Amino acid sequence: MTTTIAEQLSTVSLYERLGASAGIRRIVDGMVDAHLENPVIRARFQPYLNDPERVEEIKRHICAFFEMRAGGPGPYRGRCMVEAHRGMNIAEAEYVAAVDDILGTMRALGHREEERAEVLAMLYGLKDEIIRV
Ligand code: HEM
Repeated sequence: MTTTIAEQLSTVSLYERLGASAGIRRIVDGMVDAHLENPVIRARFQPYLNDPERVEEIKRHICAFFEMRAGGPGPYRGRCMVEAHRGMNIAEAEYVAAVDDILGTMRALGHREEERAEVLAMLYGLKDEIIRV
C-alpha cells in the first residue's frame, strides 16, 4: 500500500519536525534574544544578564519544556508553568509579546506554517498557567 507524503509527515513528531534538540535550542536562543529586544517584555529578562549561568539554566529548562511538549524523549526537570511564573503578574500583552517573539523566531529560522501553528496551539493552551498567576 502506498502512502502520500502528507500521511508520512503526519506520523513524524513535532519534536523531529522542529529539528530535534538542536533545532529547538536554536528557537530558544533566538526567542531569548528577541525578548531582550522587545520593549514590552525586555525589562523582565534584562536583570538575568548579570548571571550568564542562570540564563543558561533557564534556557536549558525552556528547551527541555519545549522538547517534552513537542513529543521529544527527554524529561523536563524545571518548574511547572504556574510555579515558574508565580508572582510576576504577567499581563495579557506581555504573554502575546512573548508568543510573537517565539513565532517570529520560528519564521526567521524557516519553520513552516504547520509547525508554527502547532507551537501556537501549544502555547495558547498554557495561557492560564502564565498570565497573572
Ligand atoms: C509564552 C509562553 C511561555 C512559556 C512556555 C514559558 C516557559 C518558561 C519556562 C519553561 C521557564 C523555566 C522554568 C524553570 O527554570 O524552572 C520560564 C521561566 C521564566 N519565564 Fe516564562 N514562559 C512563557 C511566557 C513568559 C512571559 C510572558 C514572561 C514575562 C513577560 C516570562 C518570564 C519568565 C521569566 C522571567 C522566567 C525565569 C524565572 C526564574 O527562574 O527566575 N515567561 N518560562
